[in-house]
Amino acid sequence: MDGLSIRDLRVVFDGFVAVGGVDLDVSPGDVRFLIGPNGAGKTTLVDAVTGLVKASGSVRFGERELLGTEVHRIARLGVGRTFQTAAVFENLTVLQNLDIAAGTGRGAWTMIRRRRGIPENVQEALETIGLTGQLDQAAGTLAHGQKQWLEIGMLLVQDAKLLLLDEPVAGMSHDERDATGELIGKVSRDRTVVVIEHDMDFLRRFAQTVTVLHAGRVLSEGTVAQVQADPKVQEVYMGTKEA
Ligand SMILES: Nc1ncnc2c1ncn2[C@@H]1O[C@H](COP(=O)(O)OP(=O)(O)OP(=O)(O)O)[C@@H](O)[C@H]1O
Repeated sequence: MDGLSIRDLRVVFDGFVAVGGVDLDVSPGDVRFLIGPNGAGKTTLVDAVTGLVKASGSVRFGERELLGTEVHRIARLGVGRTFQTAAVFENLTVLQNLDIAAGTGRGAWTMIRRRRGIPENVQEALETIGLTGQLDQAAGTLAHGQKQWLEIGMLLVQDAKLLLLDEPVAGMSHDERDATGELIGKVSRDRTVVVIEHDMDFLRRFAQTVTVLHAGRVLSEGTVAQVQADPKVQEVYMGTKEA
């Protein structure tokens, strides 16, 4: 298993410093929650790791330097992310979505014609995300939570070893949140996971470690208890519903 190691990461948009020199180490197999007020730079940091925005500094996953690497190569190195809105093919079934993710480069129709049973990695992903019973259902008709799980499943069949999940439980019901927390626990057994999340109750229950970003910099880091007890964190969150 590989870990993520970020050094002096900077992202500047037209002179505005969105990420201003972040050092961050996520050990292999960790479930690291990234929190911070709106505009703290959380999504921009993930964008930088996945190659979507230009950044300076260093981002290593295992031995590989990701900065300066093209987006599709970063994905091939085993780095996968989800977005705040699930990016699934709504008109295709759960199985077809997973097939497309697994067989990058092959057309959907070719795969459907060739299908003679479900590949092992797709079957495993279906079981992990709990959608075995929905495999022939159009993704667009899935419940909100199920769509997010399908998106995670698509990363699993791509063999992503670093998962970056952007607000995975936003808009979910209580039960869906629980199931998502369990899913994150399961996938982290042989993967490194970074979760951007505003939901403090979810964080308390499922985070192993936490990094707090504020104004593009690391404000605090540690276990949930350590971060919660940090006066700097309390100050930043004071008066907000997340406190
Ligand atoms: N493409 C862009 N061009 C200019 N400014 C940007 C761009 N993307 C983000 N920003 C700015 O960078 C800052 C950090 O944004 P970012 O989305 O990373 O914050 P965040 O911590 O993810 O916030 P939220 O919790 O609201 O999603 C914000 O002030 C935002 O307005």
